[in-house]
Amino acid sequence: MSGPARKRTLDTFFKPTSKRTRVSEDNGGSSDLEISSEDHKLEFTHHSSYPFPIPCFPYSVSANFTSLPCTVGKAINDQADLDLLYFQPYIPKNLERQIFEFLRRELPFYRVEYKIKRGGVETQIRTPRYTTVFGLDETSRFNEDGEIVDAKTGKEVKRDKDYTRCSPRPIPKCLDGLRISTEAATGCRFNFCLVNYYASGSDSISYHSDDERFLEPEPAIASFSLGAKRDFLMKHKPVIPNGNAEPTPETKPIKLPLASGDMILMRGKTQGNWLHSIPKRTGKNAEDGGRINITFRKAMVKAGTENYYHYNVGTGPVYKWDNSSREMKLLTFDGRG
Ligand SMILES: O=C(O)CCC(=O)C(=O)O
Ligand SMILES: [Fe+2]
Repeated sequence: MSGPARKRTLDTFFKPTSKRTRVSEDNGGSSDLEISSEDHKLEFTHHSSYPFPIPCFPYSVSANFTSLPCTVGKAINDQADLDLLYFQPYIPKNLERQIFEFLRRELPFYRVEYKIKRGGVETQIRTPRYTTVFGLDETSRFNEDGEIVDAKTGKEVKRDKDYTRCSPRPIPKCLDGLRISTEAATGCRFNFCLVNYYASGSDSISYHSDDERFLEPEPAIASFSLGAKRDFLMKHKPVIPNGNAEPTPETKPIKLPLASGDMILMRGKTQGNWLHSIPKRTGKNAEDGGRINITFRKAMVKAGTENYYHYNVGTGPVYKWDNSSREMKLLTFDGRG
């Protein structure tokens, strides 16, 4: 379903019949202005790796990006190895709702399954949420034609040699605006954008840390919340007593009820020493209308690109939001779900 030949077919199907004028090209995803019969102006990001073109925000939304964040970030660093910057919120009321509904409606999502081997036993894991990912590690970039080239030399990178297991996707304009704003607000650089959609309280992410070996040593990760409020839990990793080293001071777990528009930057020693999770919600809290999480990260090497696509796009079918049934629908070849 996600092979390049298949995508081209879908892309062709989705190509609008309206008049198209090229207006800009950046970040490897070409951007066209499409004028519909009603003379509504819609811009899209196109790329051969996308299952369908991804629209840009209407001007009424994107014009607000220059005034973000709408509050000052508050440092939370009162415990050992903890370094957070909490924007409560980063995106103001109403704008967060428009962004949530737009991204849920317009992005391709996946329900990734993969195998893990523990103690010689292979287990099939089903990711308990919808995921999608865009970006390319520091060794490469997309040129203006959307091709992957070496970041230093600008020479074409051979996909069959260097990115054998994935088709990297440029960050579409609708997410790139937020990435640029986040870089300005935090002083950090990001080349990857991961998106989670938690359709209900049954979707979750278990305790983990994002200190993957393909990131920088003390990675900064910016994490946005949109839609339903969900608890973000953090706890210190178990401390292994080390003979003559100073004992780590006692720490207590943290619960942040992340609301729509909030952003939390995790930086410094946080990923190396703390775990985080979004637990399931049950009972009357389960049908919460859905939540989107966006994280921006910086992958340094090609293995990072391969890893992120493997776990967030995978090889399964594409899902797209269906506004009439108000749920994610499997996308079939004609795009009608
Ligand atoms: O949904 C969230 O707030 C957390 C997501 C997360 O931890 C991750 O994608 O690594
Ligand atoms: Fe995480």
